[in-house]
Amino acid sequence: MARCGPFLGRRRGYDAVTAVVFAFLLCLIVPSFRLPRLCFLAFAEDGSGRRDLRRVILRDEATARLNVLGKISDAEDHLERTFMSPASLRAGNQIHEWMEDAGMRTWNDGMGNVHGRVDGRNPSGKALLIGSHLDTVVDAGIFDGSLGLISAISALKLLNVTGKSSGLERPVEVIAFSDEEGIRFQSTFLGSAAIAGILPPSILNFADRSGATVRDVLMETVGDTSEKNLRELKYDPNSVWGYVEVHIEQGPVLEWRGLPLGIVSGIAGQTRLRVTVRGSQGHAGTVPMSMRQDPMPAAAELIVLLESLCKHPVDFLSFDEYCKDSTIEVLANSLVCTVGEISSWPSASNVIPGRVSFTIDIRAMEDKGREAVIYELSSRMYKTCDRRSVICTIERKHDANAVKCDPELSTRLKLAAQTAMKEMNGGMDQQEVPVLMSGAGHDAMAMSHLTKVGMIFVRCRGGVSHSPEEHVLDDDVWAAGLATLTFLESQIGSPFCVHTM
Ligand SMILES: NC(=O)N[C@H](N)C(=O)O
Repeated sequence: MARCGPFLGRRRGYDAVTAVVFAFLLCLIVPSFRLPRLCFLAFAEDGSGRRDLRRVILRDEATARLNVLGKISDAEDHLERTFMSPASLRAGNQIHEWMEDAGMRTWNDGMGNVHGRVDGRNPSGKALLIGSHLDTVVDAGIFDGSLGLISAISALKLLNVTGKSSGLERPVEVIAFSDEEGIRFQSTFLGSAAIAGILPPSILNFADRSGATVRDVLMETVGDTSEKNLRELKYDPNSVWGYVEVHIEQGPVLEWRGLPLGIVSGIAGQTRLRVTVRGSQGHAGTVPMSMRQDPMPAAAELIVLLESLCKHPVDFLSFDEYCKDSTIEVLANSLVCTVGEISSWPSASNVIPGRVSFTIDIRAMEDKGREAVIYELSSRMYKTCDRRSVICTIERKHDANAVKCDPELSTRLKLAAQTAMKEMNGGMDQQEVPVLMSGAGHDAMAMSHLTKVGMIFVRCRGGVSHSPEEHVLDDDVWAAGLATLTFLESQIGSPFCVHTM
């Protein structure tokens, strides 16, 4: 076993107390910022009494950090961090601190993204970007987004403390994106789309429920809301090598297969619509049923129509030249539609509402098929609204086409996942790493407009996500960190510091 420093790696022959006292004294007398931390980590004990830096950083510290981040919330009784909210800014500061602790150069950009970079041996080379998101849904779990950030920071920290990060062939940059869920402004990927250069300037005028626009929020937080600022956030594609994201699966396949990691082949395209149904507001006790123009049952009928269409697209769609290369099977296998938010005005039990509005989220692996569904749905919805004498408007709030992950990058990630799983399995070979399609959207979708993308999925309990019940085993957090580390180690050219812990 070769070591980068005198106190890294396993040392036998000391009892724990002697070792810690010795390390503590050394840390006091060596005037280096980094050495005390190394000393502490090098002497951390694992359950079997052996010192194992990988376990300490990639598992124990990573899970502790996920819990810390999971407590940074705008609400007292649940986890909620939306784009540039006070809790999001606090979470960004925390990520900043951990990036610095991992030896990264850090900065924030004009869209609230937090960056940490390690230059490696070739600071002007094309950078490997690794990212995920800082924001959460309302009443979120603690792993969605955060796991990818913590895995990347932990893996880079390990490379740093073992003296390997300066051997990286290319710069590695971790980016904590400010908005992937799109909760506050109903338009997802504000952070990653800005970096990919696909964020339209019109986004600055989008308003949240309080009426505050993206422009207002940026003015208050970063102080520059010019379109020029927005344009300058875009990365030059020639400065980027590729983008990698680690994320919880948010589905049940890995758990069902009994494996901690999987590779993503592609991400379903998605569209978000807002439907508003306007009727005639009135008294619940006095307007006869035959004389009502009630938007609530109209909305209910539209929602049931959506469900029927998405459950049985074959019964509704005929494939013409517009989507001639679509197959109904591909569409039917991946099509999912959701109404997640509904509101009425004035929302009182004794008032026939004047207005009902609801969101529709439509996803499919097949973009033309998704368009065909939206077209068919819209025309049937308008007919239903006419029949019921209510006025309907359908707005498109967000679109992202399906994305295919890069085959070569995916092969490398698969190898890294396989190696990590083998290590977790005591060196025994595991089953093949599963390859999955993602029904959930990811920052990788926006980043695919800039560079090649690849993703690793991590098993979560019951496949549950977007819920406080979301859970990832500590050992699976470790597997995620190990896979990231292994992938990064494959980016180290000639042996710089061979280290076998
Ligand atoms: N990973 C996710 O949950 N991403 C998205 N916000 C989504 O799929 O809606």
